[in-house]
Formats: sequence, structure tokens, C-alpha cells
Amino acid sequence: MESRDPIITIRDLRKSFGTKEVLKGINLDVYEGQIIGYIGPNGAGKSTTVKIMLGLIGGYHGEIKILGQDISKGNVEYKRKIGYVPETAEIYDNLSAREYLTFIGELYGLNYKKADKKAEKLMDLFGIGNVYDSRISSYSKGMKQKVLIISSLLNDPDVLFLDEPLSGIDANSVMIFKEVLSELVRKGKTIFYSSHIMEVVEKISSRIILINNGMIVADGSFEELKDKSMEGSLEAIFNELTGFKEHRKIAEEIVSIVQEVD
Ligand SMILES: Nc1ncnc2c1ncn2[C@@H]1O[C@H](COP(=O)(O)OP(=O)(O)OP(=O)(O)O)[C@@H](O)[C@H]1O
Repeated sequence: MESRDPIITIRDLRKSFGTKEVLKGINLDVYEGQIIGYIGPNGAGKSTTVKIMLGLIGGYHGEIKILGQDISKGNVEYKRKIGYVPETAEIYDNLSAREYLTFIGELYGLNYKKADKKAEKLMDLFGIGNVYDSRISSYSKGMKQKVLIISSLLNDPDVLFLDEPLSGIDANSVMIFKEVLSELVRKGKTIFYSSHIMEVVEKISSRIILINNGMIVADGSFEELKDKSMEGSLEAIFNELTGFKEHRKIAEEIVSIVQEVD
């Protein structure tokens, strides 16, 4: 058992959209220094969980504490200590990265000069320093994603929420980013990482949580999940625990429909 206080506590979290119950009682304690790999099929409720923790979705049942604060109590101070890379973002396309990142930095309470210096250095290190003053609308998908990653790190957050952060990011930058996450964890940060890229989740997570149909169906290190399921890869464990065995049959049906003429 852990003796420290958890960084995130979720108790009996339930959420419905209309009559559809999307989260059906999530219970979770996340401790400092953990990288949680939060995985599950499309529509399982991963983004919903993350958005509730960030205060972006309300109207839930249950209790959530982040850094000791019950987030429903209206004290948004905890948000200064968290960073977030959303799955899809409304990034202000007409702004340059300098304008966007200094704006975000100032929202987090950094002064302009500090935010500007930090953002410029990070842009350089992510290999996009040359476009710091270009409009974000002219960036490629991966370049935009890097700006989002940088914006989530500007305030040196204690807790980082990442929702499919690597989409569009090239292999070299993925290597850097994975190292950055390990280094941040060594410095005592906590990371909540939601993704479909099983190889990455398998490698970086200290603890993997699999949700299916709004419920946690597995919770443990990769080694523990492997021992329980007898499967060798996280992908295979994922298939087994979500009851999915039909990929070949479905693929064949898709191709036969694609090839239908009249
Ligand atoms: N604002 C909303 N209104 C109605 N239904 C919603 C809303 N947001 C999410 N849902 C539904 O909640 C369920 C869970 O969605 P969520 O985005 O949390 O899934 P996810 O696990 O993140 O999926 P993915 O892997 O596709 O990103 C889905 O059935 C989705 O249609």
C-alpha cells in the first residue's frame, strides 16, 4: 500500500450523456511519479474522464480530488499546476506560435518575457524554432501538435494530462517526447496518458488502466497484466480483455463490401 497521499483520487465516477451512461463507476488513486497509461476502445469513456478531471465537462456523479482539492468546489487553483494536451484542439490558427504561446503562458501567470523565452527555446528543441513567428495555420499537423505539447509544459505542471499527444508526430520527435516524459517523472511529476498507440503505452507506463464500456477492467503494470492474461503484447491483452477476436473476419467483410459492384 502507498503511504503518500494520492495526486488524483476518483471515487465512483459516473457520467451520462442523455440516457447513455458513459462512465459507470470509475475508482482510481494515482500517485506521484506514476505514468498512467489510460487505454480502451473508441467510445469507452477515456476523453470524458480526462475532460471531467480538467473541469471541461460537469454534471457528473462521484468525487474527484486533484492535488488534494475536490474539483467540484469551484476552486480552480489546481489548474495552474496541471498541463493538458487535448485530443483535438481549437488552436488559434491566425496567431503565430509566439503570439499563441505567450498568451497561454500569461494565462498561467508567467510574465510575457519569461513565456516568450521559454516557448522559443522549446520550439527550437522540438525542431520548429524557424516557424516561431509564422501563423499556426501554415503548420503541418505534427507541427501544430508540437505547439500544443509546448503549451502544456510552459507552466512546469505537476500533473500532465495527455490525450493522444503523439498524433502526427514524427519518429525522432516521438523519441524525444518519450524521454521528456521519463525525465519529468524522475523529477516527481505525474502523467495521465491516454492513447491508442499500444507500443508506446506499453513502454512508458508504470501502470496501465484499461476501460471498457465505462468501467475499469484491468489495472496494473504491463508485467502484471501480462502475467494475468498469458498474452505477450499489450495489443493482445487489449484484444483479449475487450473480448475482441474477429479482426480478420471483419477485415474480410470490409474488403468484400469495398469490392462490390452493384
Ligand atoms: N458531449 C457529448 N454528448 C453526447 N455524447 C458524448 C459527448 N461526449 C462524448 N460522448 C459519448 O460518450 C462516449 C465516450 O466518449 P469518449 O470521447 O470519452 O470516448 P473515448 O474513450 O475517448 O474514445 P476515443 O478512443 O474514440 O477517443 C461515446 O459514446 C461518445 O459518443
